[in-house]
Amino acid sequence: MTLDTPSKQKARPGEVNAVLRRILAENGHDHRWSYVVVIACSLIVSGTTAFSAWVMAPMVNQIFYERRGDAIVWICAGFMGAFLLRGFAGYGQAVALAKIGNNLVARYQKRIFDHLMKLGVSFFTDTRSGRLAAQVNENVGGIRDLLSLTLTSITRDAVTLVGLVGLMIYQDPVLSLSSLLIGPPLIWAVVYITRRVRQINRESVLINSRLIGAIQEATQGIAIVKAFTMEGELARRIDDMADTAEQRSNKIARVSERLSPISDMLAGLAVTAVIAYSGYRALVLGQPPGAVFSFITALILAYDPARRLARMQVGMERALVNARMIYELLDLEPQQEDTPDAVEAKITSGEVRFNNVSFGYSADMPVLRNLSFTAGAGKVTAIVGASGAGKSTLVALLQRFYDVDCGSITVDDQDIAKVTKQSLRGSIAYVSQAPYLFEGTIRDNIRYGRLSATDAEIEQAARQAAADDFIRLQPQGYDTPVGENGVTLSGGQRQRVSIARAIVRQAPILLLDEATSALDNEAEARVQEALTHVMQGRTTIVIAHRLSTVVNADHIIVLEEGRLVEEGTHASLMADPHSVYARFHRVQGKKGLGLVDDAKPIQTSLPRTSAKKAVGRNA
Ligand SMILES: Nc1ncnc2c1ncn2[C@@H]1O[C@H](COP(=O)(O)OP(=O)(O)OP(=O)(O)O)[C@@H](O)[C@H]1O
Repeated sequence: MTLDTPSKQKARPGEVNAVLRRILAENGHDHRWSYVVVIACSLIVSGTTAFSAWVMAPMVNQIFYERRGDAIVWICAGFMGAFLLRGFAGYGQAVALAKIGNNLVARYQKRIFDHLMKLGVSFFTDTRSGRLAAQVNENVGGIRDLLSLTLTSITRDAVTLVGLVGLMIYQDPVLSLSSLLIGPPLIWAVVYITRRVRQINRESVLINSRLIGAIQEATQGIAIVKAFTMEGELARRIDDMADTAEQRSNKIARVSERLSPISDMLAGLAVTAVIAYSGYRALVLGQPPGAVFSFITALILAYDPARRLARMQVGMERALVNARMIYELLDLEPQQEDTPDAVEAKITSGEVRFNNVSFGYSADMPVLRNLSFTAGAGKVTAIVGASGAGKSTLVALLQRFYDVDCGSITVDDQDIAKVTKQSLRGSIAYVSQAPYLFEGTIRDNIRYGRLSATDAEIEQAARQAAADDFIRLQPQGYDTPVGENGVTLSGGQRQRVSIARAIVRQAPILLLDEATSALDNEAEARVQEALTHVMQGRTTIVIAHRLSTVVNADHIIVLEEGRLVEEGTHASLMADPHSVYARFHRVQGKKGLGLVDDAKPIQTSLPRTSAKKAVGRNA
């Protein structure tokens, strides 16, 4: 499931109510006092609006018709008081609504982040991060709008409208009936327009998030963009997306704004009819004009809330699309959930066993096939294999980023599917090929290995990872903020920080994806030294790219197209000159051993024995 899929699904009748009920059920309780303020203020706004229309009747009759001077004082005081009260109530209502809205945004942002953290790795491989962030941003606003639109329109506009219509009926039932005739065509127009807008809204959200995501990706990969002079091509793509987004927005505006001329025309008709009929009654039948003035004022004042209520339907459609997309995300079931009877893993020595494991990212593309091996406790097991052989997949399965299709993986004889993920991963330290550094200081980044680590432990780990020297040379030492993904550090420095993070974790199992990036010899040697240190006494599974790692490993696993084809030590595998390993060693090994120091990468060294299909992201 990805969020990028355009959905033709239409809102079911009553869905607005269902979504609203869910938002209120999930958040309403905590905002109840704010709702009370909003409702009280809205009632005041409505009451004072109806009062200002009602007061037109005594004003015209008593001041202008009966010429009573004493009426001026109370009518003016009443007007002034009503407007003052309305001003303060409007302010209170707006602030309370904003408070609820802002709190909702913050709540959903937190909820979504918590939920994202629970989703399986596969969700993130299927969903582009930039788009996801843009969608979340746009859609969370939708939830706020849905609630504030409803609250504002129902409490203020609907109540105001009811007050004004009540006044109109009180002043003149016949005129009221004729002016209310515009209701049915207005409702028809609203229904027609909301249906049209609904179809375009989701597309618009998707296009906008694609656009923002593309801009984000282009800026993240700016070095490659510039190196390959891709600026023009990317700008062309962004232009296309921006044009499409503009067209969609224009279409939404064209459709939703149709409501304005329709409602203006209908209101014009109603007011014209009322003026003509009431003029006739005043001139021909000699009726006092007060009630008619009051009626017309109420009618004119009713126009705005009525129009807003009609427009609210259109606005709610958009907000509903946003809210639905948020709930689609929140309702995604986390994968690799702990089983109900999952227990805490008790991992001491950290012996890892793969028992006949088969796995594929999709049913028709097996990646690992009947894989069985043991990574001995406290020993170094090196995995070698051509690109796409399944090395990273094996490491991902051990961390339970995915569940195996067949077979089992055990750590200290405990099936990893039956223990809590938290306790399993807490026993594993992972150093990836491309170390990721997070927003924060160098110290923070090392501490992510174990949040309870003291400053002394962090510095000790950095020393063991040969990172202490360069960290102290940074402008603020350990407290130097790292740039986005550590851009202010060199590749080797980033690796050593991530090794320090792994050391601080004090985990019995170490998973290591050796870097293939070319580091200079000195940096390479320092990273190597740090790794040697971190491997000591731990069960280490290393995706080996350096010959020195392979040669010195206690056990070597040779993978070919997801199958274990050979295993043993360097010496035992080399004993058979026809082994895949020996062939690899002959073809590429000499280069590594003879021409450069033996710490050089051997990423593509294992010859492929058969043509492979495209290997996706690894191709
Ligand atoms: N998230 C994914 N979704 C679908 N297929 C994937 C995914 N990750 C990897 N694959 C496929 O699984 C196969 C094994 O990939 P894997 O990354 O495990 O290989 P590898 O041996 O680590 O390669 P490399 O040394 O190049 O990193 C490849 O064919 C790859 O295309």
